[in-house]
Amino acid sequence: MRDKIVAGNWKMNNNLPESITLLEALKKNEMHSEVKVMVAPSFPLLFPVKEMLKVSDIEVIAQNCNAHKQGAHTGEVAASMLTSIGVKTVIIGHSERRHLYNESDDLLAEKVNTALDESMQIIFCVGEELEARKANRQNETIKSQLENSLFHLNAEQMKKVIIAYEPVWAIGTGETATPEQAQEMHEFIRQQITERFDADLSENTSILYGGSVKPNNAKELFSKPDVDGGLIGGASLKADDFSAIINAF
Ligand SMILES: O=C[C@H](O)COP(=O)(O)O
Repeated sequence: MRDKIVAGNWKMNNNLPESITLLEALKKNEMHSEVKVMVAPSFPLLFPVKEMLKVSDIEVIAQNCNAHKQGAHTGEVAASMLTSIGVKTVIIGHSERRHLYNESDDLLAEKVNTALDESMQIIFCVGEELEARKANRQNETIKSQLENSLFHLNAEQMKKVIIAYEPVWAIGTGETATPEQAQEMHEFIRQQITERFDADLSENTSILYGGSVKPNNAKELFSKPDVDGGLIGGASLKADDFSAIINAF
């Protein structure tokens, strides 16, 4: 049985006082006990947020890591630094990293390797831009993202990977993929994993949907058989909205 996961990606939001306020509010809310909940603050907040969530079941995860193990990379953060403070999961390949910071499939494959060398779990993001969707090229886009950055892994390594399908046209735009579109893409992704690895691994891989998930659309999205949860941006910044999404399962 694969995990149900709701992960809040705070992106470059929430300073320390804002994080404290959000977490205080979040801790007061009831949350679905069968859902794994994660939050991804920015790097300087990882440690304090972990401290604040010490007695809760919420996992604190990182938004990114560098492809190199260590060295002269001013301003960058190594996977081993994350694990040294107890962060065990990292998001790799978010569309904002791909598009705003020109992260290529090859670089993302290197980051995946480095994170796995540190025994980290990875939330690997894939997603097509609007242009590709309009030209009905969403499947080939996702297939090449998977092939170029993930399918060099062996099955043991792939077990550490969670996929997040995030159509770029739905991120922060208020425009969500319909539950049917999400299901279709998640099914396609699962099928690719089956073909490359096997049905067992594919059935056990959680595939999250991301892109304008809100309390009013989460239930329908999560009701689809291949949608195992969400990677939530904007709505994860409000405790009640984030809790409502977690409880939409
Ligand atoms: O990582 C989260 C996604 O980019 C979705 O962001 P959003 O919920 O603000 O659309």
